[in-house]
Amino acid sequence: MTDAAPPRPDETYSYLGPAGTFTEAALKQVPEAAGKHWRSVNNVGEAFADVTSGRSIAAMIAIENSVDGGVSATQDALATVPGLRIAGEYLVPVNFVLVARPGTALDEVHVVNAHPVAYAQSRRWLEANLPDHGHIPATSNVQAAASLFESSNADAAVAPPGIVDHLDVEVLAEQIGDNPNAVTRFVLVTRKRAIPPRTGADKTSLIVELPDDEPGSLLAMLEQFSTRGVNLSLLESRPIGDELGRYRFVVDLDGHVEDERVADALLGLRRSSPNVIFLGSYPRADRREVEYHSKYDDEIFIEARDWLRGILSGEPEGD
Ligand SMILES: O=C(O)C(=O)C[C@]1(C(=O)O)C=C[C@@H](O)C=C1
Repeated sequence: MTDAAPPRPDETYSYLGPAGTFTEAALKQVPEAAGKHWRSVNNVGEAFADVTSGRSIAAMIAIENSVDGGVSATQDALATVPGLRIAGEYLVPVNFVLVARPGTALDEVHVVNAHPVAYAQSRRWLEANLPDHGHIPATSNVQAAASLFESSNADAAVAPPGIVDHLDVEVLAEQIGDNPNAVTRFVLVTRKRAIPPRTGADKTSLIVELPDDEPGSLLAMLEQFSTRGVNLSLLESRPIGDELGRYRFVVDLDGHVEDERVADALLGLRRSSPNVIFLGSYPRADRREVEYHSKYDDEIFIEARDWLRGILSGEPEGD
């Protein structure tokens, strides 16, 4: 008898597991990942390491949620790990249930296991219904529930509603998330350099640092976008970490790097910022067409460049 061949790295996708997490639900939205090997990892760092070491072709990673904001571990890794690209974004509606080992009553719950991001999204319900509970952090929503059957001191766990298909748990409360319409945004991170072709409904992600101690440098950065009619859908600051008061900005903008107005804004940023990291241009999850004023159409930029080229080559003006 021979052992089965190990999964090929170019057919392996990493995700925060085990099976049943919201991250797995996001990966199910990727047609190319269907039928491939899905490697369950324990944290965001392990997912990134899989991609950088070539163990996986891509990793699905949570980057932002509508209740608790940006996932800082993801934003910081994208800013500091070289050579990464975002190949696509995926939205997953998230809501949570409180589960326990069968036979547990709600008033017997004193310690709750939860992924920190899920905990932050269920805080209001937990504080109202279990005011003196303690919290043990878990590596994922599914692992929070799985720990109830391992050597955990927790009495209950915050988990996705689908957990009942994976584990023999009892649901003590449903819809415990602070916002019933909460959504988590995931990104598929790869090492591949090829940028997905533009679709007209695209997003571009960047990390931008500002020059030190230059008054108005944040405004100057924003002007690079506003003077080209480029709309931002996300702007968050994260500490660079080397000393107090130094920040980098995580930027998502509407458009593709092949759009003239976006490319022109990137050139302006590159000239004025000490460090710009291009994380990728990719189709928007909602496929909503990007709207902008016609004065920022590609042709307007191309005409202006041709005009300048004409001047430089000595062509008479007006031709
Ligand atoms: O994928 C999961 O189920 C997770 O446990 C991770 C995660 C996250 O990192 O944001 C995913 C979605 C929810 O917002 C809460 C937790």
